Parts: sequence; structure tokens; C-alpha cells
Amino acid sequence: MPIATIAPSVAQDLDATSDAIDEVNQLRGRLWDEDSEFDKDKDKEGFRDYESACDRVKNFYKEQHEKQTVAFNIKARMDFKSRRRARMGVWEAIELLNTLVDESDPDTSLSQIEHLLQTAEAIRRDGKPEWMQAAGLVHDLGKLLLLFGSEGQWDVVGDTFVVGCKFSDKIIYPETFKSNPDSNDELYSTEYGIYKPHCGLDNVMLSWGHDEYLYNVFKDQSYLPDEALAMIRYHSFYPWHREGAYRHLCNEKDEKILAAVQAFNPYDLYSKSDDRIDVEKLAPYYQGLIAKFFPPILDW
Ligand SMILES: O[C@H]1[C@H](O)[C@@H](O)[C@H](O)[C@@H](O)[C@H]1O
Ligand SMILES: [Fe+2]
Ligand SMILES: [Fe+2]
Repeated sequence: MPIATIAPSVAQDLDATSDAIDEVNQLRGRLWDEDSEFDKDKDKEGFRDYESACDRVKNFYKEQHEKQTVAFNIKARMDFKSRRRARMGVWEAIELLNTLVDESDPDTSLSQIEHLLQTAEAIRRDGKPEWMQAAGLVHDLGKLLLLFGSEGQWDVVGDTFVVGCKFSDKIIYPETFKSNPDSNDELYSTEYGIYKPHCGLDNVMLSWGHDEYLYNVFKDQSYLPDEALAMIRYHSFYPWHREGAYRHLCNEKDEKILAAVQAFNPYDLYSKSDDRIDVEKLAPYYQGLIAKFFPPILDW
């Protein structure tokens, strides 16, 4: 947002130099543009090639698409609300996540900490605001569910989709939904299912996994702006942000947050081919960033 649009009184109160205004705006999530320099020179062909993906990936999606039912999703949300899984800081959580290998991902063999730092570094190099760097740094922390009693990988990782209405053919391996009992349900298999036209994504149940879990953790325990929370919540929702599905369920608010989620996506996806990073060297910078956007200890 241009500086001129800030109320003069606010600027005076802050005794602001333009640098100070920039900083305030960055923290509030106002100052950013959606263009990305970062992926300009990337060869995007090799990413998300599910046709020639290995059996590990194919088997993962077969199981996920069979088991993500409405009934399971209601149960997962009740379970989330009924207990606290851990208490720790964000950096500690990042270190803990490092033990995990994501079976749904055809594109990276790096550790999770490297993927988080690569994503955040790509955002930082592109001069994006601190809140977006913070979103990049934490966006996959929801995979901690794997250590908190998930049923498997199928209820944690992978792309997300809507349950409670017809499974979109824009989801990868759409044929695997044949074995999902909801495909034969007379309500859940219709275009709108349990939803009203343009009811808004806030009122729609996305398949349970690391996005939805982490959004619920951070929505009351962070100082992240709405755009950052949307990046976290919808980053795996490729049928929506990449393939254009589910527009009949979206409202005006969703059209706005779509731009934020799409702006985030290249950093998440294409940073997977970047150079290796030095975790120890970057740790102090990112610990400082964490202190700005999160309480020292959170309930997970
Ligand atoms: O395999 C990946 C991985 O699990 C990511 O964390 C997720 O965000 C993507 O949507 C998925 O395709
Ligand atoms: Fe993810
Ligand atoms: Fe990611």
C-alpha cells in the first residue's frame, strides 16, 4: 500500500520516517505485491509429475482418496478440539519435524527443515514482507500431526480437496475416489453436496491434514495477518488454487485470498530445487522472526 494512504495522524504518532512506516505495514501485512521474481528462471516441467511418480506416491494417494470421508473429517476435527498434543516453541517444533519423510511428495528428498528454510529464504530473497517469510518458515509444521497420533500419512500430507460434495476431477488421480464410500452417497456425491452455492471456503470442510491443523493452531496463537493464515490453510489445495475447481462454493473473500495463496505457491514448490542451505547459519535470523510473530510457547 502506498505510504500516502496511511492516516496522517498515525504517521505523526509514529514520528515516522518512511522506513518506520514500511516496517509497520510489513508487520500488519499490508505492504506486498503478488508478483514473484523468484520462479522466472525455473524449469517448471519437472515438478508435480504424478503420471511418472513412483509407487510410494501413487499408493499414498490411493489410500488417502479412499479414506478421507465426511465421517472421518468430523471425527478428526472433534479429536483436534478435545486434546492438547504438546507445548513448545516454533523453532523447537521445526527441529522436531525434521525426523519425518513425506510419502506424498514426488519432488523433494530433502529434510523438512531444509524445505521450510528454502521456502522462507526464497521469499526473503524476493524482498517480500517478514510476515510472508514467517508463513514460509512454518507452513508445513502441521506435519507434526504424524508424531501426535495421526492414523497414517494419508490424514496429514498430500494435496487437499473438499469433502461433503462431489470429488472434483481436478484432484490428482481422480479415479481413486471410486473406492471412497462418499462417492456412492446420494448427498455427498452431488455437485453442491452439503453446501450452499457460494457459501465461502470458511464454511466448507477440506480434507483433514497438515494445512487445516496448523491453521487451527495459529489462528489464535500468532500475530500473522489473514493472508499468511490463508497461505498456510490453503497451500495444498491445488485443485482450487491451481486448477480452478470449486469456484461454485467460493465467495468474494475467497477470491481475494486466492491471490495470496497463488503468490505463495511458487516459493513452496519451486524452492525444492534450490541450493542446499546452512541451517546453523540461518537459525539466528529465523529465531528473531519467530519472536515477532509467535508467542514463546504454543499449544499444539
Ligand atoms: O506432497 C506435497 C506435500 O505433502 C506438501 O506439503 C503439500 O503441501 C502438497 O500439497 C503436497 O502435494
Ligand atoms: Fe505442505
Ligand atoms: Fe511445503
